[in-house]
Amino acid sequence: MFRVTKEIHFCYGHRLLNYAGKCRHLHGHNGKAVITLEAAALDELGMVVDFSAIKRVVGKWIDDALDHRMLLHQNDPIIPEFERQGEPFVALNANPTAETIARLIFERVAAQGMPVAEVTLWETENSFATYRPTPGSPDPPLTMREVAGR
Ligand SMILES: Nc1nc2c(c(=O)[nH]1)N=C([C@H](O)[C@H](O)COP(=O)(O)OP(=O)(O)OP(=O)(O)O)CN2
Repeated sequence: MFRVTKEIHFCYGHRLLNYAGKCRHLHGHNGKAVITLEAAALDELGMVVDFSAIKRVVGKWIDDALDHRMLLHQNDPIIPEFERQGEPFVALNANPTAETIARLIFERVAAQGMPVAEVTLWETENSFATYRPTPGSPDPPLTMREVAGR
């Protein structure tokens, strides 16, 4: 088995709903997504997937959809104010934790047809979460609504 890993840096804001600590307040992170792809055999170039292709496909999506965005729970009461002010945001049907963001990126990479094994999201220099699906035990659907703002 071969594995390749690409790191993609991006900034995001969020807050956690129903959370007792400081992360219940709006705040931001310089995050890092660590995307690992795997394959039993290499392609004709001797690669799992070209690092450049990962950057082009996944990096572009992260740049367009997540970078400099507020990632919010869809029930976050701040959403009407963001809409009123024309601020862009992303609404998820789950708390925007590092675990959820890792899964969001994993599912996007998988949807692009890439052989993703796992995604780790570094939220701070000291805290990270990793997602990989449990075989035969699907997670409840994770939905994402992007609001572009004006
Ligand atoms: N399992 C999780 N726990 C926490 C998450 C998370 O996404 N998954 N998120 C938060 C906060 O959003 C935020 O990351 C703050 O975390 P915390 O470690 O408390 O923040 P620090 O600034 O103290 O981080 P250091 O890097 O250790 O300085 C909370 N928990």
